[in-house]
Amino acid sequence: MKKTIFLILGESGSGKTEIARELGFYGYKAIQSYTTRPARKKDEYGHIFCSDVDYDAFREKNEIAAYSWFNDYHYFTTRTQLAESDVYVVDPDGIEDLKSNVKNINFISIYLNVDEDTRVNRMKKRGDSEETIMNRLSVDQQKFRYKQFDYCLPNDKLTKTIDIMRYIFDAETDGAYDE
Ligand SMILES: Nc1ncnc2c1ncn2[C@@H]1O[C@H](COP(=O)(O)OP(=O)(O)OP(=O)(O)O)[C@@H](O)[C@H]1O
Repeated sequence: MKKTIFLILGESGSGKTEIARELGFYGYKAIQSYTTRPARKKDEYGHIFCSDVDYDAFREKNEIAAYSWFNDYHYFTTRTQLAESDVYVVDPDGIEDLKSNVKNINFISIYLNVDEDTRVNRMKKRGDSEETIMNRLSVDQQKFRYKQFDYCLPNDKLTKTIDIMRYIFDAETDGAYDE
């Protein structure tokens, strides 16, 4: 049986990072993708911060399974990381890349459907500037213009979202609900 990885998608402020971290407490390992951008703060969660030299070394070994270039920095995930993980926070554009680069893994996409007002409020509370928020909203509009995912979930109450996700993971991997 193929290994399954759950892809978490959603606009900025929808709660992807928070959910990936929370799922870690239930034993689901989330990928922290590599980036050459400098960390915004000490111990920033969500990425492994590396140099351009590291990036070149991974590329030469054909280790890079998913890649994006954003604001002049490399963002990528390695084949080893995929083999060792259960959950991956990714952009919609990354899905097709993953599916065509990595044939030995089954990818299931879960979109967090959170309305714009809520996302803006969460970003404000998180400390994002007006300018950052406006920028995220317009980039997201483009990124999420086609919404075709395997599952679509609200993320209003965090504990509820986590419960539903665990249920989906269980059903998709164990066949716990098969006849
Ligand atoms: N269900 C929820 N209820 C209330 N607050 C939430 C919920 N989920 C996430 N948050 C909070 O909303 C903020 C945004 O969440 P998070 O940073 O996880 O979003 P994100 O989708 O990863 O955003 P980005 O794409 O910008 O990195 C965080 O401060 C987080 O703690």
